[in-house]
Amino acid sequence: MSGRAGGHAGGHGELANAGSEPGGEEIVSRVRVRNLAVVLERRSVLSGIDLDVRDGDWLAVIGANGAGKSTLLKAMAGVLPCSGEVLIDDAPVRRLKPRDRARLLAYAPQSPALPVDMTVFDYALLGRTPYIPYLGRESRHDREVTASVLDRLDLSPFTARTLGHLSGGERQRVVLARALVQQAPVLLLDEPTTALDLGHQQQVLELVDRLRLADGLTVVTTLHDLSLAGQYADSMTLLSGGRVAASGAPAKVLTGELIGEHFDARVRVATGPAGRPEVHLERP
Ligand SMILES: Nc1ncnc2c1ncn2[C@@H]1O[C@H](COP(=O)(O)OP(=O)(O)OP(=O)(O)O)[C@@H](O)[C@H]1O
Repeated sequence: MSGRAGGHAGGHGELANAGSEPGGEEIVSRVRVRNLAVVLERRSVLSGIDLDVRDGDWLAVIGANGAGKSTLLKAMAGVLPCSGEVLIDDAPVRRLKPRDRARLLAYAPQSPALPVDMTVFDYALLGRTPYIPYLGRESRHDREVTASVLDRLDLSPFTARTLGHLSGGERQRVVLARALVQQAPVLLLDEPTTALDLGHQQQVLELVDRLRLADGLTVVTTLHDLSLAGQYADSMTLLSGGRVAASGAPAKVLTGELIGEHFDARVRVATGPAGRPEVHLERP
């Protein structure tokens, strides 16, 4: 994929808030969440969430079913009302106009409602909306970026197919394609691999990682597969009951004790290549 469109999203530097906060790691954080809380149907679903994601890092949000992972990503994406702050560089996400927000962050929901009669190409092309002038048409560059992302996700044979005629895994890749076509410097992916076979899981995560390294993307994903999370993430946040139960390097968060306590599972944690933790289920 070529560099980001429009030159707005310069990756490192251009929008960075270096020096804007006195001292500490916040200086290099691209995404900051402060005291975030979400109430749904009068029930507190998230509270007191603080997160920092450094520029170019990959944060994996993990936790048991119902812990609040998807809710956190929605709140970070600005599509769910919340209290507290979500800042990208120094910009509060909630106060950005949708077009400006879409140039700064791309969000791929877990299972969005899809327009079944729309073609794969036209749906992915929607990711270019923030770059298309009002009342204007997409440019050749917009179509080239879209075709390139579809190709990298093995979706070229499906470009003319309507979304209603895709398998679950193909649909999931199309949703990811739309987010990547957006070429935003911050990528929020909710369970990007659940419907994918092993090969496509690897393809998708490797592609995201390559884009992260090449273009300096900052990535936040929820992931149920803890070993995969441990292999790709620079840091992890474990949610439990809508609060942060642990956060830090994968080896610090993926311990038998924390997993036993918060997932009610018996596991063995081994040390894999590059010292990254691998989580194996053990029969009780
Ligand atoms: N619209 C809603 N109204 C009320 N409660 C909701 C709503 N959406 C989610 N919840 C509740 O909020 C909690 C967190 O849900 P969320 O989808 O964020 O969990 P999750 O960690 O992503 O779970 P999973 O691993 O099962 O996808 C759950 O208890 C869920 O039932």
